[in-house]
Amino acid sequence: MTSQTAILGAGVMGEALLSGLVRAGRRVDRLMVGEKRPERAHELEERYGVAVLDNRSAAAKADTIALVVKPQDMADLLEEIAPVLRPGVLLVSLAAGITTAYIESRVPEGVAVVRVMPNTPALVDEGMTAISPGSHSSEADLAEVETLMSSVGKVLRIPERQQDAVTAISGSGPAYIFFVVESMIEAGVHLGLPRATATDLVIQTLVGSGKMLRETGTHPTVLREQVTSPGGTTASALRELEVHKVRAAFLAAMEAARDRSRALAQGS
Ligand SMILES: NC(=O)C1=CN([C@@H]2O[C@H](COP(=O)(O)OP(=O)(O)OC[C@H]3O[C@@H](n4cnc5c(N)ncnc54)[C@H](O)[C@@H]3O)[C@@H](O)[C@H]2O)C=CC1
Ligand SMILES: O=C(O)[C@@H]1CCC=N1
Repeated sequence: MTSQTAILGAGVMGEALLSGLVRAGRRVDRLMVGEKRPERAHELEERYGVAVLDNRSAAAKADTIALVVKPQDMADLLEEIAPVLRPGVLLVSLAAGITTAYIESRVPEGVAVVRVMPNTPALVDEGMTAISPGSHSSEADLAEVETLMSSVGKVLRIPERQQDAVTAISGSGPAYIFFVVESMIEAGVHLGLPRATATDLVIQTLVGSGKMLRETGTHPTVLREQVTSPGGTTASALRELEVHKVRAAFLAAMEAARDRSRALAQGS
C-alpha cells in the first residue's frame, strides 16, 4: 500500500492504530500524526520516528485520515480540516457515538466516511473492530478500512444502526473483562492467597477460557456446564452470582453504554 495515512488524535486508541500499522510493516514515511498535546506528539515522534504535523497539513497530504479524538472534540477537528479535504479522500472515524451523517454534514461533498469501532486489545493485535459505510463510501473504501484495521485484529462489517450496541459490547468490553479480573483477584486475596498468586491464577484462567471459546467453537453455556459438577463448588458460586443479579447487572451496564453512545452523537 503506497497511500498516505494520517492519524489525528494520538491518545490510547490513536497509538494502538499507529503501533499496529508499524508492526504490520507500514512504512513510517507513509504515516503522519496530528496531536494537540506537544509532549505527547514528541513522545510519538521519539517512539516511532513518525512525522507529527499540524492537523491541516496532515489532512491535506493524506489519502486516508483516521479521526481518533474524543467524540466531544470531533466538531472542532472537522471544522479545522474541512477546508483542506479533497474529494476522494477517506475519513475513518473511530469515535464512539459519532454517526457518518454527522461527519458528512461537516465536510465537503465527495469525501467518503467510514465509521469504525475498535477496542484496546488492538494494542496486542487481538482487536475487535466493527466497520460501517457512510452514504458516499464505496466497496474500495470499506476494503481499505478492513486492511487498515485488520493490522490490529479481527474486522467485521455491520450496518451503522448496530454501532451503538457494538460500542457497548466490544468497544467498552475490555473494561468489563478487566473489572471481572480485578474482582476475582481481590476475592483470591480475601480467601488468603498471596496477591501475585491470585493474579497468576486469574490471568491464566482468563486466557485459557478465551482460547477454549475461540478454538473449540463450543457454546459458552456448554463450557460452563462442563465446569459445574453436580452439588460441587462451581454450582455454589454460580448460585451466588444469580442471587446478586450479576447477569441482570451486565445487561443494565451494556444498555447504559449503548445509551451513552447514542447521547454522544447529540454532543452531550
Ligand atoms: N479507548 C478505547 O478503548 C476506545 C476509544 N475509542 C474512541 O477513540 C477516540 C479516542 O479515544 P482515546 O484514545 O481513548 O482518547 P484519548 O484522550 O486517549 O486520546 C485522544 C487524543 O486526541 C488528542 N486531541 C484532542 N483534540 C485534538 C485535535 N483537535 N487535534 C489533534 N489531537 C487532538 C488529545 O490530545 C488526545 O491525545 C474516542 O472517540 C473514543 O470514543 C473507540 C474504541 C475504544
Ligand atoms: O469509553 C468510551 O467512551 C470509549 C468508547 C469505547 C471504549 N472506550
